[in-house]
Amino acid sequence: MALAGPAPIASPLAELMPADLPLREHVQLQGLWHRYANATAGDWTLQGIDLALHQGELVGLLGPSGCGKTTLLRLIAGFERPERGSVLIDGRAVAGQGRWLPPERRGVGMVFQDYALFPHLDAWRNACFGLRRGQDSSRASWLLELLGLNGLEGRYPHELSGGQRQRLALARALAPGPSVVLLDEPFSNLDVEVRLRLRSELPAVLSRCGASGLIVTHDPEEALAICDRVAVLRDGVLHQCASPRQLVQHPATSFVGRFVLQGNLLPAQRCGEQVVTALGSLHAKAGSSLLPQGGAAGDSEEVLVSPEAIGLHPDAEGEAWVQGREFLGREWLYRVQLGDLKLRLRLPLEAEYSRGQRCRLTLRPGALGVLFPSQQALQVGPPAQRP
Ligand SMILES: Nc1ncnc2c1ncn2[C@@H]1O[C@H](COP(=O)(O)OP(=O)(O)OP(=O)(O)O)[C@@H](O)[C@H]1O
Repeated sequence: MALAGPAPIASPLAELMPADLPLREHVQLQGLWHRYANATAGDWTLQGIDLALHQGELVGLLGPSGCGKTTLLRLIAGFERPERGSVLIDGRAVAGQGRWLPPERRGVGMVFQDYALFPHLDAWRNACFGLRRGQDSSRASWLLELLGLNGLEGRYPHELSGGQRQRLALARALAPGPSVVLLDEPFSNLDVEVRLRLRSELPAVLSRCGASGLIVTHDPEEALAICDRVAVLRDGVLHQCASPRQLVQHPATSFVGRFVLQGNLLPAQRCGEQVVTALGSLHAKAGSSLLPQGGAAGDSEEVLVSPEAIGLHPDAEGEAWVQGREFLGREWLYRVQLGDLKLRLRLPLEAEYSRGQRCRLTLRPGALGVLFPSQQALQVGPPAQRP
């Protein structure tokens, strides 16, 4: 039976807003700079972040450990103050532009990795915890039902499984009707099956609630699988924020290509209309010409190719060697070393090579690549004709 949602709850910020303001962007981050008190002068944790979350969308925040993901959530929630720039929620500044709203007045829900439930409150009282005095609790019971927790209202957190606890944490975050929910690695304490199920349910739950979500993860596969858009951070700098498809097809920087797509970066040199790498040559796609070299003069160029684009040929005289492999179920993921280059190759199950195997590597005919810094799309040409 389809669950009918309760009437939408006005954001706590609604009274501050002009009535005719369209709620198209729930959160806007404008030129956010932040550094912690113990940081040295030029040591910024976040550097000029511009980002918007549209109503009902789930945006992933992806980046290596220490790049500033949690800090960004803390700035939106109001646990940290930005040094420069502003945070707008539902069109109104809550930090910056001479304004400051404390966390409890921002109308933001939070879900943490460790659930952060109150151990002395049962599931029902945990779910209702964030409701304002006199606020209708029917939304909390609707959420418990939506999240499959009906019948468990009287249980305490220690009487729930990890997956049930995280569902309860989500219900608690959504019960007051926030316009945005911040989720900090919410699935990382869960086993694989529960994690996959919960993460696939999250976009639908948020959209049923009309809330937008910003979810921190350092798993590129997770971000690409469930998010409408993914923001990629490195060292406090936003490299790209785009749809998963856009990220995969048009990575803005070589870092995005390497980190998000797990691609290989090959040093490259131009030779006429060819881009030459240690594994073979590529040319501009669709017969077009190579663009002039992008970036600052003298910048070296690199070609990004996927782990599927490289072929491995056993050869006792070869310069490359197999460092290790992982069984992925339907294929192998090989780690291969060629000089200073550490490469990742995805090969079919028939391709069984042991550690230490000497080999030659080639780019597969027709494989695609991206040239950085110009971001030009490239393709591996047909193999050279033998005389
Ligand atoms: N309270 C704090 N005081 C000082 N420095 C901090 C504080 N919190 C975080 N940092 C530093 O700020 C940087 C960014 O930390 P943050 O927790 O935002 O990274 P993250 O991307 O969420 O990392 P992870 O994926 O490991 O959780 C790190 O160098 C961290 O050491």
